[in-house]
Amino acid sequence: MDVVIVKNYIEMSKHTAGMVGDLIKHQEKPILGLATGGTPIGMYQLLVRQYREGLLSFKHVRSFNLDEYIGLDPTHAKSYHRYMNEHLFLHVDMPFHQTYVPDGMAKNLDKVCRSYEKLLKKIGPPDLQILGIGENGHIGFNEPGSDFNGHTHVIRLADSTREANARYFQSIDEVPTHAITMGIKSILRSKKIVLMASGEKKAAAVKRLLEGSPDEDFPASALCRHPNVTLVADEAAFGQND
Ligand SMILES: N[C@@H]1[C@@H](O)[C@H](O)[C@@H](COP(=O)(O)O)O[C@@H]1O
Repeated sequence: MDVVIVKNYIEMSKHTAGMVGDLIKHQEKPILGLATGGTPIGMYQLLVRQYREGLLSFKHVRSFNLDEYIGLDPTHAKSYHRYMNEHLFLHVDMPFHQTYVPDGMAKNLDKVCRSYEKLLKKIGPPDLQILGIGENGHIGFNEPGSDFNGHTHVIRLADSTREANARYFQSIDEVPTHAITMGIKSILRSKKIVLMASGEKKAAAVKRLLEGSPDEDFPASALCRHPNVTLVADEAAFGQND
């Protein structure tokens, strides 16, 4: 795993936006794997800025999002559909039909998972997968104990994840209990993976990731099995706080 240590959140955002921008500029029909959460917001802002400045076009980009909460309508303020619209899709020239986010409102969720996996195989895999990391080591919403051979599936969110994500909702009671997530195997099919981490809350997870060998109790450790992973962490996430 390549490790890039940067000063702070802004530098992490710049570095990863640079990697995404390079791919978009140099590849004819790039496929991106996209993440949500607080971590990639700055990166999306920089990509939108580059688009506005005429430096980047998303016309030929296709994207797959990692996950979506079950039971949140795409217009719900905290759904990942809405997040993606607000932070990227509505601000760039990426045709909406080229963006894929799992449907957490579907009646038949198993069918949604199967179709998403099929689509990923047909169109994908992503040339570049962006990942954040949960404090408990989750990637996407693959919680501790998730099968490293897992495909897109429904998952019950760990209490620790619901507690951590409660900061984005009015209260923990509003945080959905379940989500659809690309599985670890689906994620590992990506050609290149960039894991972003910022802030001291992520330091323990980053430390374990760098020390560890693959262990299903710590989902991010599956990344050790991928030949092309770059961790972009700021000093706080790397445990270098002064
Ligand atoms: N499902 C998302 C992940 O894709 C994200 O990487 C992680 C960290 O979130 P944050 O960046 O807000 O710390 O948890 C969320 O629950």
